Amino acid sequence: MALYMKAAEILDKVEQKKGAVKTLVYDSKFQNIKQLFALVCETQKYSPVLQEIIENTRLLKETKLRHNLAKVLVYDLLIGQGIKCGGSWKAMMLKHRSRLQAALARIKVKRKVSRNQDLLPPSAQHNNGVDIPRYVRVNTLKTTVEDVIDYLKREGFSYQGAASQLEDLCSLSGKTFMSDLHLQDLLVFSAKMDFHDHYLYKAGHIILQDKASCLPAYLLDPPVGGHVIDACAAPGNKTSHLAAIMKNKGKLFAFDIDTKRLSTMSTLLLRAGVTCHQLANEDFLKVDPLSPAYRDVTHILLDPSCSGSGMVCLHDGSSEEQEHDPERLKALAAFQLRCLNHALKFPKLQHLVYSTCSIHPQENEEVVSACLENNPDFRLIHLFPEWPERGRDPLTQCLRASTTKTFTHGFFVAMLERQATPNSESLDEQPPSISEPSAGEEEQVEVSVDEQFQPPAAKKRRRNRKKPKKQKS
Ligand SMILES: C[S@@+](CC[C@H](N)C(=O)[O-])C[C@H]1O[C@@H](n2cnc3c(N)ncnc32)[C@H](O)[C@@H]1O
Repeated sequence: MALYMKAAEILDKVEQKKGAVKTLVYDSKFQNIKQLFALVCETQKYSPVLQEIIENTRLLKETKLRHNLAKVLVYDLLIGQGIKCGGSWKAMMLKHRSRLQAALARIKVKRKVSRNQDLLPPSAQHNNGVDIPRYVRVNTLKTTVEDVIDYLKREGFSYQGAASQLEDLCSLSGKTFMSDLHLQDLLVFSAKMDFHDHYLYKAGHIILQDKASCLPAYLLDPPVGGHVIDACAAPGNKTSHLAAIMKNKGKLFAFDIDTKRLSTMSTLLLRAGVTCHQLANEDFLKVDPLSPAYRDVTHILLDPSCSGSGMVCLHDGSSEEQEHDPERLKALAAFQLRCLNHALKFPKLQHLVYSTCSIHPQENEEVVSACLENNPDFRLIHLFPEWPERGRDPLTQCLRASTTKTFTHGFFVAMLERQATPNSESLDEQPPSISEPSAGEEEQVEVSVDEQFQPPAAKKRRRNRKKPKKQKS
């Protein structure tokens, strides 16, 4: 019931212009953020149809449900996963099910369509009618790809082997699934598959993460035992991915300025069995690159706040306006550039991955170009040659992702490499940093350790598929 109540509450707040969907969902502290986000977005997408069904069946009068609560329940009953909660609402909705189904059928006949998605207004079809597959990253800190495949097969899923071309990823239906074409720890399911209530998800064995969002950690590929920074880390999917690649060895410094998001992150990392991290509620721009604490940092992942314009289910009117507001884009780009310039000040940094879930060049190629002008010691690495979508000319070393070309959310990734090796002796002479945490400041640093976590007998992570080579530009 909590899911539907929260979703309705967020829809109420969006109508009252109290914030954008994404922010309200993250701020809700709901346990299944992604499940809540998907339900809110989908309900918004189908809102005109749901409204029509509710009016035609006089559902509010008959049930005394609040308007947005009725919408989310009708969405899940007729279009979504089916009502998941038990209790009185389920019984109430089931009582009205045949009337509601008949109302939906009448709307389809009137509009001469057979599929629910054809009822969507063109503005809601960001992904040109292509459903993005459900991507599931296997958390190799807790299990192996083979074990997850076997577990799912025992549950009646049918494994199709590895995809041989990108289009295969969109061919899945029902309980069929396959291994991804590019990322070995990623399994791919039909768009309709929902794992939020699945044991493997609840136990942290699988992470529900879009394929594009797996690229930054995968491409950064920090060494086992290395010192790594995740600069804008919450809610932490990329952090847990980095930890998995590092096999939980070394140091993973994760910063975020937002206390609430950080607390969600702490829970998620605990569930994922991440132990090599140090979580800090800090403004990354105020972290001292010359602090002895970070003297061995060689890899940084920078995934700063962005417009979110690549996320396909942002149908919150206010956020769409915000996404295209030139002033907002300018401010975001300036912030992103400051973060990038700051990150490149860490003296032993070798590789940095910059990513956004934005489709705007202002937040992507333009930020990277400006940064390279400011930092001639760094150059771009030509990423993943076989990846089908490249950064906008001339930054074709970078990657882009989209619903139509890569069957993912819209995304951008760049990787910078230091050209000259820093002189480590001169670093030793650095005076102690004034921003080394004092006793009081240390209290802000929260370190979460999953004491129950027992490392699995991990099998070779990249046994079958070779990692694509990075080519210097
Ligand atoms: C795109 S989200 C990061 C998503 C995260 N990398 C993941 O994969 O789960 C951007 C994050 O940057 C944080 N942020 C914004 N400004 C920041 C700053 N100055 N210092 C640290 N974090 C910041 C936001 O609170 C937000 O959580």
